[in-house]
Amino acid sequence: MEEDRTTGVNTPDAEQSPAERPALRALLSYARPHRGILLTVLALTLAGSAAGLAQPLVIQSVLAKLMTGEGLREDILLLTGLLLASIGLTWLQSWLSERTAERVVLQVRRGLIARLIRLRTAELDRTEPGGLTTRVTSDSTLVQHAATGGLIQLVDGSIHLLATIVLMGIVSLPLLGITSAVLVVVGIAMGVVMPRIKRVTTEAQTSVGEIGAALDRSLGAARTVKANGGEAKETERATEAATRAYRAGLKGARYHALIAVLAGLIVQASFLAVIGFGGALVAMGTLELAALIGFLLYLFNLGGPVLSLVGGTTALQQGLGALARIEEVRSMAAEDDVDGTPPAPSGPPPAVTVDGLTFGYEGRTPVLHGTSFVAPAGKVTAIVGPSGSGKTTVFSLIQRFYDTEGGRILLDDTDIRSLGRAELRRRIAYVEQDSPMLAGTLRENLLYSAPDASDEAVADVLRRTLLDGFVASLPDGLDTAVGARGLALSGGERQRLAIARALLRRPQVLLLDEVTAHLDGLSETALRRTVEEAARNCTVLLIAHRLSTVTTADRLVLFENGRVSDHGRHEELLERSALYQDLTATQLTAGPAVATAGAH
Ligand SMILES: Nc1ncnc2c1ncn2[C@@H]1O[C@H](COP(=O)(O)OP(=O)(O)OP(=O)(O)O)[C@@H](O)[C@H]1O
Repeated sequence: MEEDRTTGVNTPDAEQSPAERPALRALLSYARPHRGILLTVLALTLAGSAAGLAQPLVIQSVLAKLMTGEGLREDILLLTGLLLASIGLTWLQSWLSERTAERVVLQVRRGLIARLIRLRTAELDRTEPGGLTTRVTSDSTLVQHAATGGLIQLVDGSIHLLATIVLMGIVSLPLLGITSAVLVVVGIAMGVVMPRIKRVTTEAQTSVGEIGAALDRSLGAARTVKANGGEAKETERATEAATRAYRAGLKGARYHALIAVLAGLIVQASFLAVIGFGGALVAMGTLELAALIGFLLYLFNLGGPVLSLVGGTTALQQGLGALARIEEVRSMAAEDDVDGTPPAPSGPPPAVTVDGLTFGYEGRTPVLHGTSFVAPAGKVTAIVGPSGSGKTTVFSLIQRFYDTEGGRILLDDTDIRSLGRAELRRRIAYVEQDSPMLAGTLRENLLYSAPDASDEAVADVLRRTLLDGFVASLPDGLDTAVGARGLALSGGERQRLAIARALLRRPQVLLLDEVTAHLDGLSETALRRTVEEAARNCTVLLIAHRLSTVTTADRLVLFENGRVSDHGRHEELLERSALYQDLTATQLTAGPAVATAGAH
């Protein structure tokens, strides 16, 4: 077990990349840290059960004394004491057990959250976020009771059942023989039903995950869905998953009902058999009436342990089903070298050397084929090239969102693989193509990775990104909410805010992916100047679709089908590269609308 560095919580193997573990072992690993308290709960449960079990013996003695006319004072006191002890112990064990269950679920959730947030980009590419989040929300709840209450119920039920059977044997062996025959038949039937509960639980939880994934897809692209009249299609998609969850739930309900009937049957059938057979023995004079009554009381007591066993096994099967899904996440590859601390103070800007990169996304044809170029320190290097030529992919590799297959990337002379991902990313600021924001306020977004930035620094960066007037016009200023994914902002405001956020970090390397696509001419010119200014303190790489951006860049790198086909200044490329001439004539335009359309 490891101490999670960001949450400070013990999560079993949270930072490792465990191979898939058998669900039962995983369940025990969640229960293990709480073994002390669980053993206490078990001891309390057993003591409570013993207090309950002793009652029929005392009652039997009371009945016998009533017949002989002996004094009852001691027995009544003992009976009252047993009753009070039984109530007190039940309360205490129930509270401790529930509290531990809550702790287990917190532990499961913390481990899962820490892992999900650090999942490698390639894992995130092939999974749907909605399906992943249900592992944290609903699956973990099922583990909660399996790891604590379920295990305790099982142990308690077994011991209680065994003790009841022994005591029944002491009272009357023939009657116990009758009861055991019923127990065996019903026990076999339960053994058949129980494993099926685990299967339907997994089915139901998978479908719940699919509902989450379907809703995530629809709500994440709500405007596209509305604009394309996709409401019915999206509703159907999520409803189908809900219906599958319903069907699996129904199957589960059928099994639960069957189990409840079987549990009841044990007591009912044994009761009838014991009354018939025991009545005959009393009539024959081979069994005392008090013994028959005592035995019947134990028989009624049998309901408790049987229900405990049934409840415990059901919770365990459900928990194991859910755990199998949770273990899937724990076996996905995560980035284990990120610590989430804010960037350290900036150092001198490094030259970025991309040297012979080869790379392909999983299951796709290779994107980069020996890409090489140098972005000089403290200069603006613009990358241009047709759509899909691998420009954004190079940015992803510079930040180690993916690892290269061949070649290397250097910051000055340091191979980025020798820096941890955290250290590498601390040196870099990245503004993505669509500048997504995190739900929250403008301030939170701005200070996201520079929490200690001073008010003056914030005011300065707002001025430089032409956001000062916009922020001043808002009644709540920087405390205005940006909406989910920043949709309450215009595309241009989002882009300027993303640039402001990046500049506040004072990075050594600034990666800008098409960040002026949504800006009008005036804002674009101002932002370009801001970026040029920033280049005095950092190395800027920008993917450009605007002629105005590339003409002023210190250096241009021309991408073609995952290779660098040329580099130099605008005028040089214009003179010698047919592809560049073509690009300037078609894609690299002056107007934002055409630039955006041409880019994508
Ligand atoms: N996560 C991904 N998984 C699989 N394939 C991807 C992924 N991201 C990009 N690709 C593919 O890799 C190729 C290069 O994409 P990339 O985004 O690097 O191109 P680009 O030059 O930046 O294009 P654009 O100018 O249109 O943004 C494309 O064919 C794209 O479909």
